[in-house]
Amino acid sequence: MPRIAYFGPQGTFTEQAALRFGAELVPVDTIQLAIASVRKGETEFACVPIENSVEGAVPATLDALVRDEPVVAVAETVLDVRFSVLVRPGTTEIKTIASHPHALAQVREWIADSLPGVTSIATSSTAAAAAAVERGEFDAAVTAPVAVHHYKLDEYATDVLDVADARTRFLLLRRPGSLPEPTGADRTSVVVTTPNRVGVLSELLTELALRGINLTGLESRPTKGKLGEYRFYIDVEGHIAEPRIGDALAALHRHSREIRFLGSFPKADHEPVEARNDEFAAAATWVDAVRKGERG
Ligand SMILES: O=C(O)C(=O)Cc1ccccc1
Repeated sequence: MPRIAYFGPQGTFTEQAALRFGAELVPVDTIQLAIASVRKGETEFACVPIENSVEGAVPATLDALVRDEPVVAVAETVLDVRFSVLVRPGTTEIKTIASHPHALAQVREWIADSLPGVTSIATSSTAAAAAAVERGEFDAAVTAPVAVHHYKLDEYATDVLDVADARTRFLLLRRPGSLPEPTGADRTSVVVTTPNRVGVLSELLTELALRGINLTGLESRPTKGKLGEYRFYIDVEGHIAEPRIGDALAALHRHSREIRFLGSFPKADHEPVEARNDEFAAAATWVDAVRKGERG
């Protein structure tokens, strides 16, 4: 059975996401370690959070995707997230509350209203916070609902969330290999490093717009080199096997100093993508015929 290294420990939202892919799950303590497990061949897959609807992209994932050998996404899944606040049995006073930064950010108002004066502490994951509370390091943890079944803690509060319908997207990553078949409802992700010149980002985006390609995500992250130098993570609707997507990625390659393909895979919502590949296929056929002297 294939194995998935997931951002753990047991009881994280990422574990809930990984369970959907039906494989043997291996918890690891950081996003970087989960992806490294794939790069080292210890597990075939890794499951990590990539973005959420309140706090945006997960920086640790973006950075880990461009470090070392390439990995590609072959699937995604989206979880509706609601949080629990867990405490040790018998807790009467909460002075410290811990969790993953993206969890703390999604319950910031609840904490201010319900636990005024409490100190919030960032931990590597929501479940790491639960384990730390169990060890007596903090008074409370903001966790996934399932965490209460993994740690000797009680529910102080449940269904905690500042913004209704918050959702987090997770990727299933693998070493590069055969791509998932196009489904007509796909997403393609790339990350590009551009030369530092005026208008270069608009050149990239124009290459997509000219081909009628829908941009679904754009994030920038410092290259950790020169101040002001960024990588751009670009998500579009479509599959690299489609002529217009392949055409557009070739154009991005021409405009970029570096480019890394991060995957073409079915979107979690399975919403069909308005494809205009027939125009590109017809154009390629015409160019091919002209090159062969068959057409004027
Ligand atoms: O720490 C976790 O449980 C994770 O899986 C990362 C995360 C944190 C907050 C919201 C969604 C996912």
